[in-house]
Amino acid sequence: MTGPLRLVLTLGPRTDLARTPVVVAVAILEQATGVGLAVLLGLFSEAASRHATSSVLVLSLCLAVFVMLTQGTFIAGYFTRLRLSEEIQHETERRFIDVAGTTPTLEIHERPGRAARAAAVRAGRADLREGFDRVLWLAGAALVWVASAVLMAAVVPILAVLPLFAVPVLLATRRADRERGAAVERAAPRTRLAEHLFTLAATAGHGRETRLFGLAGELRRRHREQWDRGGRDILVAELRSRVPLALAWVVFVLAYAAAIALMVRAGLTGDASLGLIVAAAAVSSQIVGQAQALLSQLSWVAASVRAARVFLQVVEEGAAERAAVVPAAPAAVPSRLERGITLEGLGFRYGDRDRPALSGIDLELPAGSVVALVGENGAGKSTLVKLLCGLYRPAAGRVLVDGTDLARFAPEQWRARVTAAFQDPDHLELRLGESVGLGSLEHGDDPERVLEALRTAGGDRLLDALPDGLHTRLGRTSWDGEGLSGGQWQTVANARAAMRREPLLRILDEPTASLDARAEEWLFQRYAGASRLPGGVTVLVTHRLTTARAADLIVVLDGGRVAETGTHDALSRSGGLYAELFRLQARYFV
Ligand SMILES: Nc1ncnc2c1ncn2[C@@H]1O[C@H](COP(=O)(O)OP(=O)(O)OP(=O)(O)O)[C@@H](O)[C@H]1O
Repeated sequence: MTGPLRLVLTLGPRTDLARTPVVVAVAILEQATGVGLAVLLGLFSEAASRHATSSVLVLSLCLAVFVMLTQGTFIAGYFTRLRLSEEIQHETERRFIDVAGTTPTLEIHERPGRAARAAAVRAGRADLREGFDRVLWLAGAALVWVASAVLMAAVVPILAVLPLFAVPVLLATRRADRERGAAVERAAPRTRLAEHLFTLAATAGHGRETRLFGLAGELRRRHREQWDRGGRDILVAELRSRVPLALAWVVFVLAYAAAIALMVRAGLTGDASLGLIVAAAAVSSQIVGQAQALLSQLSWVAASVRAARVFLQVVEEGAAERAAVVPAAPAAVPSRLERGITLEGLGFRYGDRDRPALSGIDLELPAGSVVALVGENGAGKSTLVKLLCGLYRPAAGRVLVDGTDLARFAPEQWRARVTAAFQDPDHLELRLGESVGLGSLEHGDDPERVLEALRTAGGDRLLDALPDGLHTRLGRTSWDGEGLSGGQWQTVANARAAMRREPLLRILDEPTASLDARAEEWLFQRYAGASRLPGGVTVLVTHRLTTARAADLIVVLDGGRVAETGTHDALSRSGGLYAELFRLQARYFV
């Protein structure tokens, strides 16, 4: 059995062994209703034609029990099925978090093929959740299919082949499904763009600009255009595959008509009993419905197996990345830096880009120093920061931590000694204390430590302004918490970064971009500038060159290369890019 099918089949028992048998019974009994009733109807006709009153009474009782069993199981099992599929969804989501949330690098989110597959898993969770149920219903439909064939063959043996006439219909439908799937995939860039346009036009986060610039009409027009173009391709594929499908149906209908004629003849010639003919005629009338059930279950199962295949691929890619990135015998991460971090010929290129984002980076970041990374938009500052965090694998060169290649550390162990406040920080919609405390899982429950981190990041005013202090719920997207301003969210993220007290590397990527002047001044005096890490390096990414001025070393990046390095005074004197950018900004302050 192939991996994806095995995954789908084992989802039920592995998730909840107790509920699985109930769900299996429901799927089989529900499908057997039609054939069971046809058999009972045949037996009834037989007994009635013989005027056997007691048989009719017994059959009536059987009928009542059968209906109670099938319908009752279905009704009673409905919530069990629902619960099992919810549990399967939770289980697969947990497994996906284990993969997507723990791969050593960010490639799963950023390398084009892998990112598309991870997105497909997120989008295909319903297919995975329903997979187990769908396989059971397919098995039930196939059983009914075989039972019908046996029943009809008992009247006229050749009628056993009637269900086979539905096979071309099956094949034509599968082909149509495949062609449609391919068309949907071809149209994916357009439908993704349409989805993005829809999100822009219809969600809260974008409401401001949509209204301010009067964009709704324009977004609707573009949304329509993208859907129409993508939809046309899908429609053409559908129409093309409908011709063989229609032919297959014509063949089936002709065979069905011939079967009915054969049954009538068997009745007239006395080759089969009345009960058998009634039962066979009753199931033959269900053949079309059974064929449709089989077809639709087959295509649903195919969708679930496809989703399982992508899921397993994502899991395998995660494992392969882990095997490639995590050393078998990792080097010990030092407890403090003596020399610092050295970059040697470091280069990096994003998967879908022609030009490298960074190349030939040689730098010394001394222990105990604050290093400011400056440069124009797209110069490569954030990329360099992510390489330092070990979130990307260098395409060339290496990062040395006190002389040891960063690649020789276990990524988790290195990152446990790194802290960062990123540009566009995550809005963790939790209670304030939790949102800050997650910066250090070991100390997250210690309110003193959380309060100190908040103080370090200049969060006193924020704390005073919130109704329940550390217990205040933050955010309005996931729950009815306090809405925070951009600067307040940034303060929470800065405090989260301050939870780790003695990191070897502290990244502050535009930590003051949304802060007011007082908060910015506080942050630099108290956090980044004055409190230099004795056994670590602070890397400060900033566009505000007045902020960079106090750094021990300023690194100017330009087009993915180091353009200049030095102190503020030395760089100002040299008259290079830094001096020019500083002059441009200083104009507004004098
Ligand atoms: N996820 C990505 N996929 C592809 N290219 C990217 C990605 N992120 C950044 N780039 C490209 O890499 C280059 C460096 O980007 P980076 O974000 O490192 O610049 P930056 O100096 O931090 O810019 P900014 O000051 O605007 O934040 C840019 O050309 C950018 O377009």
